[in-house]
Amino acid sequence: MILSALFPSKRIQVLLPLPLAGPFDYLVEGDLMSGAGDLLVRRGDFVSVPLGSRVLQGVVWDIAPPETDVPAAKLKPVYDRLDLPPLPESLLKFIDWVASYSLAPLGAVLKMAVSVPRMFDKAKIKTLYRLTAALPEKLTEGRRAVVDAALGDMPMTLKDWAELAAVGEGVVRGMVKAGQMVAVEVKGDAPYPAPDLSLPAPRLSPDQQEAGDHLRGLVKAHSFGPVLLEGITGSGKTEVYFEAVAEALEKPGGQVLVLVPEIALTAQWLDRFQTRFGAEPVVWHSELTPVQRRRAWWAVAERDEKFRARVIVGARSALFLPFQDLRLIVVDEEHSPTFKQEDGVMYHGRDMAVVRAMQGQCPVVLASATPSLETLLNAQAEKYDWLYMGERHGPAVLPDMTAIDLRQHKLASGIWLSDPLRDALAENLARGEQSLLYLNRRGYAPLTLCRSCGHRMECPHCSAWLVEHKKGARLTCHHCGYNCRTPDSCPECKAEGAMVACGPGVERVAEELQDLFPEGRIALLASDEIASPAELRAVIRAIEDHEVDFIVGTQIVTKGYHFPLLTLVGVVDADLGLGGGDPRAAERTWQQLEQVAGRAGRAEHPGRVLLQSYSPEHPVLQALLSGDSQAFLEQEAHAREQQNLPPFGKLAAIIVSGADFNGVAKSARRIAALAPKDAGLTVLGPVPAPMAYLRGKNRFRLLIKADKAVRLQKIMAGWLDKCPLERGVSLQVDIDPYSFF
Ligand SMILES: Nc1ncnc2c1ncn2[C@@H]1O[C@H](COP(=O)(O)OP(=O)(O)OP(=O)(O)O)[C@@H](O)[C@H]1O
Ligand SMILES: [Zn+2]
Repeated sequence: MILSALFPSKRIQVLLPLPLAGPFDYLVEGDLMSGAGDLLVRRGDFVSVPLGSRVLQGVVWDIAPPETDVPAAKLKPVYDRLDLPPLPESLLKFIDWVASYSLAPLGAVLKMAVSVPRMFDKAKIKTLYRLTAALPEKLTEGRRAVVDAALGDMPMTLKDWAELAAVGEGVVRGMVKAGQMVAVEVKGDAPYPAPDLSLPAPRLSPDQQEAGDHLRGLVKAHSFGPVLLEGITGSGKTEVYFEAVAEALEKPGGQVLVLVPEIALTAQWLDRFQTRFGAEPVVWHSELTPVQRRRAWWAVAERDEKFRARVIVGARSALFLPFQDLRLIVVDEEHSPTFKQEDGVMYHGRDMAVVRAMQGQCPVVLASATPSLETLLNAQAEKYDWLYMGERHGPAVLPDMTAIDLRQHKLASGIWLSDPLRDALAENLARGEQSLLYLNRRGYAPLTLCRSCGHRMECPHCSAWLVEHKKGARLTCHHCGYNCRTPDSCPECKAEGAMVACGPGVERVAEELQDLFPEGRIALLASDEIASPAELRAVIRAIEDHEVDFIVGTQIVTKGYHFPLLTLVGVVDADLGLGGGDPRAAERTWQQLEQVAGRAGRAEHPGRVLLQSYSPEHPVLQALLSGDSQAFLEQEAHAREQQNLPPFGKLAAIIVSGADFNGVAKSARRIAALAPKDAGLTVLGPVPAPMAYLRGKNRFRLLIKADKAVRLQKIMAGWLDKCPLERGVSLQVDIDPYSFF
């Protein structure tokens, strides 16, 4: 008793960024307690704690946890509080929410918020040294070596000088004392330039103005509210939500998060932002260098309004940044499937953005020309505000859409562009306008087989064909990255020169196009063709500067680009993506085609779209051709309602995987057998997954369906807790799955 009064201590919980279900208990004592026995750590603080023989950094989760049966004497102490800004309460709540929604371990979700390499070592103010201009003629040998080691005028640490000159640090220090070197203070990370609100905004059309004013009002009110900003392609949605951004920035220190589907693809967006606000926003995505990430993280967390990062544009992972004063979230192209994270913690960035806005009590704008069914239904049910813009900006009108029926316009073998499409391309080239050919398939050919024995080139680690890439003459697995040289002879029957490429990818379409128009300048836009965001930016510039006549691209060209001279869009295979058992296949295909079509005729020249198809009567194509998507979307919604699929009912997938087939099968069957009865769940499966073998692992899937009122996560958590897995088998839960392979 006396001892604990002398050395006060308290039990707290610390969450570690590891795949653990919850926080661990630790004891706070010593320096981290005040003399009066008060804790000197708060919830959200970063601390270092021991775990086994390691020292780890974690986050204080609960400072007054309920007593557990672990006696205080058994607890390890918190070593230290780190000099980092604490995670804000809104982020802590968000982490909790995402974990319980996605059934992911709490620690794994925390990891998404704190796994910034080197973020713990905040860039400090450093003292560096440089030579003074006036040096005496006569120097000791050591000092002479230091002078000779200078790298131009670059200031360096004492240590670097000594190392470069191969002298002791004392020699350098001596020079400082003698005034031959001077100290310079160099700030670590510089703050980002602040947006400038005094720059002129474009004159908005009455429709745009009305939508913009509405958004401004919501930001001013600073309360939670989701809004669907629907507007046809080219209607100026970006300009409209920039109004909301401007309003949020009026508040000193107010922050804005803009989520975009693929951050590498935002070159034009960044330029527009710069024009409107005079500075680039802070960019956040997985390809930043550790130094860039650290700088961005600290700037977002900055408590001094003057130095705080104000606008962050990023991929879904930006939801986990430590915003201090979030005033607005925008999800651009909200229908995009790339917002769904498909591995690790499986969550949908758009849905979680709405949750994040709720926790931060701010409006969230979901912008799209082709909103997802989920969002549309929420707007129809008046859960979301609904703004609509039905006209293109300026004189532009929506392009003409025509189907090319490939049953009539037959393609010769090895040819992918029909005569009407070829004619249209030729006319457009002659007119000096740009054309875009769209095919959502990377590489040269999706399948290589042996003409002699029929052997197909498959990935040794996945149930998937290898895709031929002409560049480097390689066959590549698009699932695991495995690749090998394109063989000259069949690996099976050894027949020489019998391997043939089947079907087209963008490379092959570009090849055909180049044969047709040897003078035509072609840009190939596919994720594996473009090495870096800078390279992409260069290609986009080249297109804008009319150094390109033809663009051949995959779905990355469907995203928001604006090329005034682009007047013809040819869809090489409009049927692609319609097959398969994916309940969203039709919706997704419609969205992609509507988006790619929307690239045509965005300025004064009218545009047209040609869709090559073997089944132009398909409802998706009819919706596009008629320009009436209403009926199609109603039909889609109806079909989903009939089958009780999201958003009408709930759906979850369980994926069981492991190297040992029997272990996987046994575990999967056990899960099904232990499913709770009378809980309102329908369990389908287990069955071997369509992708039965992926990255060397066997995979089984189960699908769980339930009515909306069923508390799916709670029931599943209890159920899966009781299912032991065979050794080496792992389990993944995907709430509201978007992919089914
Ligand atoms: N009020 C305006 N004044 C000047 N230019 C405008 C205005 N509104 C839109 N624009 C221009 O029109 C073009 C289309 O606008 P924007 O890209 O915002 O459309 P969008 O609705 O986002 O289209 P998409 O859904 O196809 O991406 C852009 O070049 C934009 O700068
Ligand atoms: Zn593979």
